[in-house]
Amino acid sequence: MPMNDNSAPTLDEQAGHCFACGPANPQGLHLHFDRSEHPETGHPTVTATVNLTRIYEGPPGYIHGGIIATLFDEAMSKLNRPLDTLAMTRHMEVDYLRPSPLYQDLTLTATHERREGRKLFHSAQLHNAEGTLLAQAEGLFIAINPAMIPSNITPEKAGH
Ligand SMILES: CCCCCCCCCCCCCCCC(=O)SCCNC(=O)CCNC(=O)[C@H](O)C(C)(C)COP(=O)(O)OP(=O)(O)OC[C@H]1O[C@@H](n2cnc3c(N)ncnc32)[C@H](O)[C@@H]1OP(=O)(O)O
Repeated sequence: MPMNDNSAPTLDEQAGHCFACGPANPQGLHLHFDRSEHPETGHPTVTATVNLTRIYEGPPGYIHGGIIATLFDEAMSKLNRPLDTLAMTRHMEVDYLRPSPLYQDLTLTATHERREGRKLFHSAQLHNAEGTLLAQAEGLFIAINPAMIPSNITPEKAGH
């Protein structure tokens, strides 16, 4: 594993196996997000294009609902860094409005809504290329102590 100057893994290196965004996870989704600011509120916003295959199928031809929840969880988690906060998902609600098709470019977005102390409230949406809203989510993330994140995960420690 590459190390920084102090020979301790960086947070990005620690997160390399994240199922949704980690480059080191061979079975992951490898999502890439572009970050910007909401034009009206100035709050951080992230966007990704997703195009999923049948590996992620639920109903025939459509993305599994659990994977859609994963997309939202990941997109909203990406708002925490621009807020200079290490946070974990505490609560998430998902509305599945229309089936979300496989093999099509879909647009995944998330925006920070508000902060109350340790509590970060975010929202997320999934649209098709025509701009139809397919699914949406609201998430509550709680700022955590960085010591909660182990720095030395190994297969042995992970039980494999
Ligand atoms: C991940 C970090 C590394 C990242 C670095 C690299 C980044 C690149 C990799 C990205 C990767 C990310 C991946 C995706 C993000 C996951 O998926 S994270 C994984 C899923 N989440 C978890 O496993 C978290 C498990 N839960 C916990 O560990 C603990 O519950 C927490 C989150 C640390 C919070 O515990 P706690 O401090 O005891 O907080 P708790 O009192 O339960 O609740 C806090 C507040 O929320 C309120 N609350 C709770 N539920 C609700 C609700 N439904 N509505 C309103 N308020 C509520 C409580 O009332 C409380 O309010 P206050 O009393 O403080 O006013």
